[in-house]
Amino acid sequence: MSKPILLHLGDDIKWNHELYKQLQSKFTIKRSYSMNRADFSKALKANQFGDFVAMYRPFWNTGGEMGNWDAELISLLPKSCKIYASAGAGFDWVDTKRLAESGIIYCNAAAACTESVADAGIWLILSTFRLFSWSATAAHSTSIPAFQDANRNIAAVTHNPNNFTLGIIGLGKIGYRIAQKAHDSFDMKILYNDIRRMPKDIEDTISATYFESLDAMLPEADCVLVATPFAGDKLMDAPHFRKMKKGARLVNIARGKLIDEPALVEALESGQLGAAGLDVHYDEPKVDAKLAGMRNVQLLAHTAGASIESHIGFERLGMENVIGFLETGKAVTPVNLQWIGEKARL
Ligand SMILES: O=CC(=O)O
Repeated sequence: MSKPILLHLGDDIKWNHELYKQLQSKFTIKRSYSMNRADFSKALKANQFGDFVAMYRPFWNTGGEMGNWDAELISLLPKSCKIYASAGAGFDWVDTKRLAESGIIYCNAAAACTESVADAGIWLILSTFRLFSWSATAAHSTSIPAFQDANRNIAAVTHNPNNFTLGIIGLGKIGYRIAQKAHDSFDMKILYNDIRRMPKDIEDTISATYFESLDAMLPEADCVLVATPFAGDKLMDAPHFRKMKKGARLVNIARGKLIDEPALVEALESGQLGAAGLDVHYDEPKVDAKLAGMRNVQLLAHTAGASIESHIGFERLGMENVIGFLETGKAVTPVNLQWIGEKARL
């Protein structure tokens, strides 16, 4: 019997060569490398890759050049396609419901970058309490007055995070790992808001308090961390910032579009918020110039998940997803099974 076809999107495997050999033994692998939308659509229409069963994208920076996976693109996939396993945690660029309606499971790889994103989350949280952004900018400027200004004045306005309260929006894998690190290393008190409450034994490991309502949690937190997927709507805007404690901090390691940036600028300018730490931005790769100019705002260039360990893990988890699905009918980290029903059968 001939092997099923797998379409490998983007770059070559860089780390997990043994596992890739296994993949090659189980699938006939076709490559698209980095095709733009027009070329990729043309190739799909011409059935250039054959009737593939699986798509695999091992690296977050390549293989996505065709743009958003919307209804138009998904409609071009062959009927044989049953699973798409991609690098990356967020899946705001792919219509996972529409994939499910075509019987295609989508698997993300958040589990592979949890540690990296959690470390970056901690860095941003610390920075909002200690204003490392101010100190770092002053030192990098090589200006003696800027150095002296930071050196003399930062102590009067910064705090150790110990015993302050961290309010987490979204206690998934990444939110939970940040909570663990903040609780275990910095004695922070953990609050969280999510659509689902965690079992009590999990809550107990981080002494977490659950809030069914975001509005009820906001006035209780000294720092609010956004760690929830983007589902099409803004989550934090002016009325939310007004509900937060005066001088509280905001950290976002999820998606830029979850936050109303002009409203955030206003809240920081008025002092309603004391500091912010953002890995992600509303209109990437553009960064809001006002935020960039604020010394109480720590910015990153959407690199929270970017480490060699994440890359290794993304490659592996994607292959485990497609091999697991081929061999047992079950993927490891599917995110759209709620819509897929009985269609996801090889
Ligand atoms: O933001 C990064 C990712 O989605 O992996």
